[in-house]
Amino acid sequence: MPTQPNAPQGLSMLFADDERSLQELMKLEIPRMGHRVTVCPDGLTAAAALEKDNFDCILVDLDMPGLNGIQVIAKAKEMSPSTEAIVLTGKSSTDTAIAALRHGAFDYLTKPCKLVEIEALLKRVQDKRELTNKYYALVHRLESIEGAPRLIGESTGMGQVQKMISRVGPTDSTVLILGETGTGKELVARAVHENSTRAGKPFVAINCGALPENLIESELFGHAKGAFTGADDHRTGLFEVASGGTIFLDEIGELPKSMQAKLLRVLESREIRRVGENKTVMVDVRVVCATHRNLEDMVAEDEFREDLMYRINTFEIHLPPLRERLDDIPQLAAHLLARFRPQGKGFDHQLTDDALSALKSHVWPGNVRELANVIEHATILCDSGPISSEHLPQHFNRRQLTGGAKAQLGPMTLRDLEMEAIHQALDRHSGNKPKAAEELGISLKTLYNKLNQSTTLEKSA
Ligand SMILES: Nc1ncnc2c1ncn2[C@@H]1O[C@H](COP(=O)(O)OP(=O)(O)OP(=O)(O)O)[C@@H](O)[C@H]1O
Repeated sequence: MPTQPNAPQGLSMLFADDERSLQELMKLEIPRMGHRVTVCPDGLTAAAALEKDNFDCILVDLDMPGLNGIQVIAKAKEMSPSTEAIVLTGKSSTDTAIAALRHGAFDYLTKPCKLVEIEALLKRVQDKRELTNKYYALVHRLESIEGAPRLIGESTGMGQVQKMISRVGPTDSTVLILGETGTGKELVARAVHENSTRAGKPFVAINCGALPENLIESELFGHAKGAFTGADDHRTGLFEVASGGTIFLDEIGELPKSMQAKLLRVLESREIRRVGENKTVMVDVRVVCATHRNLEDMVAEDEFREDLMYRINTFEIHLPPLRERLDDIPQLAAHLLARFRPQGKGFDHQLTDDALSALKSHVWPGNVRELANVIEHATILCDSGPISSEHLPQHFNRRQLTGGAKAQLGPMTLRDLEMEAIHQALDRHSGNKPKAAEELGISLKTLYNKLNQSTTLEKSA
């Protein structure tokens, strides 16, 4: 039968067992299951095969002459940590099988076992490998879109921010990042995580302002099947997903009052309760929050709980707006140019002096996010050579100009007008996105989408 284009690839397997009949059976059956197999009669032969070849998965008997199964697993993990191991064991040695799991085995099977059990287990190994591969592909893709998460800037303001990150990163303190929209709060949160002992564990970001009130609780804490209409299945909450790592609660000021009380309880007890369940679950998660709002003002207006504010603001990092660190623009622009530089074109985008001075004279209500959009736009328009001010978006140029000069520009696109309206609304509300969205008559989610929307769309439209 021809291979399906999306059919999972078979595993490269090593089977080691001193039972002759099993060796013969596996030589025949594992290829029938769609995998390649090297069969070994004992632990020493298995170890020699591991030295020679790479295997996706090993299936080993625990009791073998020479090296036992646990020693073979240790050898396999030493040669290639991503190799999965399954152990075969007699009924009497379940304890040893559990020991094998502690040594990093994927699972174990008790002899005599059925071929369908082996097949099902190999399918699980295959699924896990595919998911892991997809995960790495997504990380790679995200990095090629967003660039590696690197915090750029050598201005005094950013130097101070870097210093704070290196101080607070290694502690387990809750951190509150303050700054206008697009100043890089999420990048700072990531940097705090990367500077901590939790760096190898998940970093999970959630925007508290972008979720409807009735979904936030189940998103954060999970829910049981049938907990509410539409909860067709059990769902693990983001606090549990972030286990051992960091959860980043962006736009914490937008968290509804009812959820503020629940979050406070979680921060104090380190326990969560899934929606629709009575029992609590311990969570080991570091919490980093961010907001562009003034939480003290919100407390004074009874919009934010004072006790929660004191719980999350143990350590504050203030991110300066881009207009207060214009010296960072050349470095930021170079970083963002590298992000958007079309692959394979082989020319070096640079900015002319007039483009740089236009960038430096802008007020940047959307901060670095707006700069990223401007640079992306310019890389689309500029086929070769340096980027000059004529490659900057019209709505951007327009805001530099006086009314008289504006009239000389050509007609604006709908997208230009839309971005102009969005930036003006954000200006009027000091960067407060929920208020700007309300004024514009669009949902907060739509506002976020429009802010993040790639200017590529605009060009290709
Ligand atoms: N110092 C920086 N160095 C490099 N890139 C940056 C920097 N600051 C921001 N960016 C880029 O700008 C964009 C917006 O950053 P980010 O999402 O971290 O901002 P934010 O403050 O969290 O925004 P919001 O408040 O709207 O959620 C991202 O593409 C990010 O990579």
